[in-house]
Amino acid sequence: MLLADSLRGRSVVFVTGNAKKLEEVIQILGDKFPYKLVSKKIDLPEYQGEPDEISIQKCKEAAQQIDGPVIVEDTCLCFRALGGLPGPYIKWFLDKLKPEGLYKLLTGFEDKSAWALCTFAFSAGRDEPVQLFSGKTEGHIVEPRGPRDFGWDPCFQPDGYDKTYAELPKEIKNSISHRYRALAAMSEHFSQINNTSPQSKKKKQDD
Ligand SMILES: O=P(O)(O)OP(=O)(O)OP(=O)(O)OC[C@H]1O[C@@H](n2cnc3c(O)ncnc32)[C@H](O)[C@@H]1O
Ligand SMILES: [Mg+2]
Repeated sequence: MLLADSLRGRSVVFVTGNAKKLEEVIQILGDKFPYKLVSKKIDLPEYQGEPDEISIQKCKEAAQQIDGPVIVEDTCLCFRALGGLPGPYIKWFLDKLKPEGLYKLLTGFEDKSAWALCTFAFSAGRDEPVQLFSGKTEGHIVEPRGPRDFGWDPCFQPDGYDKTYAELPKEIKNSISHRYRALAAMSEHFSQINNTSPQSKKKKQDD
């Protein structure tokens, strides 16, 4: 059975414990995503390892709990001078150090460059394979500026801009962000599946 068929007429549950993530996903996707996205607030475990492995584990756990089609997302903030750390552990670093401390972590390093990496993971249900879609935005870690309403946004300045993610208007962040890029890859994948499914082929022939 084609994936698109298995999903047709069904909802996909976006499992996240982070309200700001959900807000951005809804703003970015608009009506671009071919399936109905519903959200479920569950704090999934914070796994360790490489980003892809973490997203796969997270997605499998979500599919177990929901017992149906699910999407999860995991975000890393990677400092080049630190070999990519904190990476997937940014949540704990941010919690303890706040954006000021993240900036100070790089005091001894000339290289303040960093990248934000977002990985979406989809599974059609329990024991189904997991598909990954990732997006990356390059930038620099700067002294925090701007509103404090979302994570490390005040200390990440994307390349090509003189404002931090926090200072940029939401529409701008959502048009260049790690999350935007990952969602674009995911939406494109599902639109392609949809456009090549037997029903839509038939629809095109009928047109
Ligand atoms: O339930 P989940 O979806 O896992 O939500 P979470 O808040 O635990 O998120 P992650 O495990 O992906 O950890 C990423 C950390 O980075 C923060 N974060 C994620 N996306 C961000 C963004 O676009 N801008 C700033 N901070 C972000 C987030 O608040 C976490 O502290
Ligand atoms: Mg998490």
